[in-house]
Amino acid sequence: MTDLPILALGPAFYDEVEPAAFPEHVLRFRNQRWAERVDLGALSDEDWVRHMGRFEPLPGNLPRPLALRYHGHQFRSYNPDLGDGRGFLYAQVRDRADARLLDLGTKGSGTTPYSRGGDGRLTLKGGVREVLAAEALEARGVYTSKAFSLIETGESLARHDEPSPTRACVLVRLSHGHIRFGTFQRLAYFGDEEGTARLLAYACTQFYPDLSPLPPAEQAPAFLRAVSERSARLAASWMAAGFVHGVLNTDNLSVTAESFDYGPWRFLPRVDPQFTAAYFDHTGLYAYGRQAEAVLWNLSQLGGALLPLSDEETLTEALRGFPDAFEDALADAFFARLGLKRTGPDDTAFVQDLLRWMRASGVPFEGAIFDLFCGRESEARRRTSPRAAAYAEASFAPLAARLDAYDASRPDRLGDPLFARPNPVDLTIEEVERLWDRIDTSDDWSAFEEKVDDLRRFGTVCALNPLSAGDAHQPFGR
Ligand SMILES: Nc1ncnc2c1ncn2[C@@H]1O[C@H](COP(=O)(O)OP(=O)(O)OP(=O)(O)O)[C@@H](O)[C@H]1O
Repeated sequence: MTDLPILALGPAFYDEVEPAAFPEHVLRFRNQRWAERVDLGALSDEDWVRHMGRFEPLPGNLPRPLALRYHGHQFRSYNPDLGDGRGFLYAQVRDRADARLLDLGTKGSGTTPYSRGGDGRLTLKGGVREVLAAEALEARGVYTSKAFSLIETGESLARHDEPSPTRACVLVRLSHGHIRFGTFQRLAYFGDEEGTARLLAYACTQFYPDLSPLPPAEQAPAFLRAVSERSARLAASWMAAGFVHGVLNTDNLSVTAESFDYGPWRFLPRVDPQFTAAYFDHTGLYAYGRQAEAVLWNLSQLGGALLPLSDEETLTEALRGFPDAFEDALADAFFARLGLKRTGPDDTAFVQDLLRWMRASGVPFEGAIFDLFCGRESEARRRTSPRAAAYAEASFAPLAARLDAYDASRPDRLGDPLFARPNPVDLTIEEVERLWDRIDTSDDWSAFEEKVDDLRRFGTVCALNPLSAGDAHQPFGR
């Protein structure tokens, strides 16, 4: 058991905690596809609830849950009072496809030393929203954590941002690690050089094994460069998914550059760089068009936390490639979503022009991606689309010519009945509210379940998600 990687990292990184005892456990969502990938697919529903709701240890896994310690910049202000305040690391498992070390972490599982007076709970609406966001992002090819389990707990909660009292749940999330940028920041805050070196060794061994053999002085900048490259791809994939995360604080960014923590997220209705998701983001710091900038700012904080192991110039240099990596990843991500083959450096300009046109025309974001899928192969669909007027505008003609010059990467996909529908599989805020309303007012989960199925179907047809594309690390690999 002590060979579980997190235990080998040592007790200075976490606190052992007790899960809450809930009055009820009603299983609402079980992610069977990913359960199979981590060898938990054979659990009966009863055993599932014992583990994912009562948190009885998984055989041979963590004997007690661990609340992980971290700090973070929230809206650019440093907060040393963070840490898992309503969650913990429950277990570490392996992806049977590629042996990645994955964490089962919770949200809403009770108070911890980091709860700061909070109740340690998650509202059911918050849990439902996290499931929907993770499923939609996975379907659109974003490297994301998975919502693994959602269990309603029979409690009622008071919240200032939801009608109260409201129903409660406990969520289990499957993540490629829970080492946040803020996990490193906390060590820097305490001047813990030995701890920083230890955490870096853990992160390299588990997530960047190619960097493990490097001497420490070279490892820190190489790690920062690698995190930066992957984070550039993540930011680009959010853009191509039309996703606004909403709260890009350093405690919400992982060193594996896996997207996670779905609170006030939204999918864009239309391209608008200033579109914000969180009602409390008064300055638009985390607006759609500022997400790459936010990620880079956070990377520079991660760099600052690595200073004890390197020097400022070298670490700054490690981040210099971010803007180019982001531009290139943006082209990869949009071309993948559009089902087109990239040809060269002009691809980036094409994506920028496409975004400019989408903004000016006001065409719905997901509708346009759907209508333009596979470029010229979709010309007839474009003409009969509910959004056909946008493509008939003169301003679209020069873009259409460039679009139609690209070859389709997956034209066979157009034969799927999904592409005979007039509208895409979208997830607007209005729809999320409608799905929640059915659950809230009549405990009717059918629309939510149908939506999850539809999102998965879309993901499989477009072949952008790891389960259908077969490569979890490079969802936009060329
Ligand atoms: N109801 C609550 N009770 C206790 N702590 C809370 C509660 N809500 C949020 N927190 C804590 O506030 C901080 C910021 O919250 P945030 O919503 O970003 O994290 P989270 O969604 O709870 O967890 P994660 O980042 O793992 O998704 C975290 O330290 C979190 O644990």
